[in-house]
Parts: sequence; structure tokens; C-alpha cells
Amino acid sequence: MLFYPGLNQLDMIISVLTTSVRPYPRSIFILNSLINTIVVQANRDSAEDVDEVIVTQDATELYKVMARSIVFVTGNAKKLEEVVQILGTTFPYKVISQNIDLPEYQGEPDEICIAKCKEAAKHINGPVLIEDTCLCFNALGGMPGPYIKWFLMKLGPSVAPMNIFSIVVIILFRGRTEGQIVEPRGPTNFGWDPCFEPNGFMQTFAEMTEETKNSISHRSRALKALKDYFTSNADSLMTKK
Ligand SMILES: O=c1nc[nH]c2c1ncn2[C@H]1C[C@H](O)[C@@H](COP(=O)(O)OP(=O)(O)OP(=O)(O)O)O1
Ligand SMILES: [Mg+2]
Repeated sequence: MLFYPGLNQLDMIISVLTTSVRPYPRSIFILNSLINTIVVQANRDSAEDVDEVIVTQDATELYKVMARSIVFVTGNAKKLEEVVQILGTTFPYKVISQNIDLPEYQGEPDEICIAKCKEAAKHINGPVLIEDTCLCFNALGGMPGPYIKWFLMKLGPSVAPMNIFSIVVIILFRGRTEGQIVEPRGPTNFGWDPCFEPNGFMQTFAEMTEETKNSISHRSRALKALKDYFTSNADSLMTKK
């Protein structure tokens, strides 16, 4: 069961993240018992797409490893690249990626994230992490916000200068970076990066090094909150029923 009625939204999402102990696609878990029988569990028919094989003598250890995995569901390769970089090696859960183009929902950012998370959890049948990015123009009352993807597709990364802020909601951890919309400068390989100049910087996101963008971006701020939370609660979350 993925969602529990009666819990608040954050608890619901945390439940999605922590309660399943099923094996995930692209991983094979081998329980190598003391009498040397081997049990292989996988979600796929074939073992060709396997990312890693975990061998353990101990069923408890196996379930711990499985319970510590989260599938990041996104169709956006650049997001994945940044999330992996920002979370680094100290995040207490193993992040496995799955390329699924989830529906673009309508509504407030939190509602969109919850709908997207439920849909992702249906595909994965286990703990998932999703992200939805909003680019909000103050002068337009926050629009296009979650609909920025369609604006980008129709207009490209070039929009009239005006004050904006951007919000990323990752699960329900939020990160926000304020800045200006400027004439596009820098590489055009990631969304609206060329036309977003964060306050206090002379460069657009696109012109910055990855390290600089990742030190101030909406995404890194949301992921820092997520990481802090999961790092300080790793043991209790892992055993939460
Ligand atoms: O740091 C960023 N810098 C520049 N552009 C960005 C950034 N982060 C998201 N973006 C773009 C991608 C998409 O055009 C829209 C958000 O839509 P959003 O639904 O969150 O992303 P998506 O559909 O590409 O991937 P996903 O499969 O995770 O939903 O803003
Ligand atoms: Mg999307």
C-alpha cells in the first residue's frame, strides 16, 4: 500500500518513500543463504538491464538494502544529472533512475507533485522521488509556474525581461531561487537556464559552471532540505512500517 489516509501530506510522501521492500527494476537481489541456495528476485523477465547485483548472506541485510533504495522518476536527463551530483555520495539512500515521461498535471505546485508522485509510485510499485519545476513570473501573478514546459516549447528560452522567482518542489521539500529574466546567454542545452540570471550574479544559470549553479539553484536548495531530513532520520525511516 502506497498512501495512507489520515496522515498529513508530508507523512504520506514519506510513507511512499520508505515503506516498500520490494526489489526494483534494474536491480537484482541475491539472497545467498548459509546452506548455499540462491534466491534471485527481479522485476524484469531478463537480467540484461541489471545495474548491480547485491549478494548477501543475511535476509535482514537484504531487506535493509532494498528499503534504502529510492527510484527517481524523470524524463529529463539534465535534472537527473544535477540531482545525482547534488545528492553526492553521502545521501543515505541509493538513488536509481527510471526514465518515465509522467503526465504534466494542472494545479498548485504541491498538488501537482503529489499527483505526479502517486503516478510514479504506480509505475515503480515502490519508493519514488519526483521533482516538478516551476518558473514563476512575479509580474504575471506567478504564471506560467508549473506550465513553464509548454511556454519553453512554444517560445524557446527567450522571454521579455521582468522580475521572476523560481520554485522547485521535490517531494514536498521546496527550494527557491530569485533572479531576473534576461536576454538568453550561454549554452541552450537545459530549459530556461540561458535566460535566468540569479540575483547577485552577472551570469545566467547556463553560463555558470555546474558547481556554481548547483550551489545556489532552486534544485540544490530543495535537495539540501531533503538530504538533511533523510540523513538525520535515516534509521527511523528505514524501519518505519
Ligand atoms: O534547472 C533548470 N534549468 C532550466 N530549465 C529547467 C530546470 N529544471 C527544469 N527545467 C525545465 C524543464 C521543463 O521544460 C520545465 C519543468 O517541467 P518539469 O515537468 O518539472 O520537467 P520535465 O517534464 O522536463 O521532467 P520530469 O519528467 O521530471 O517531469 O522546466
Ligand atoms: Mg514533467
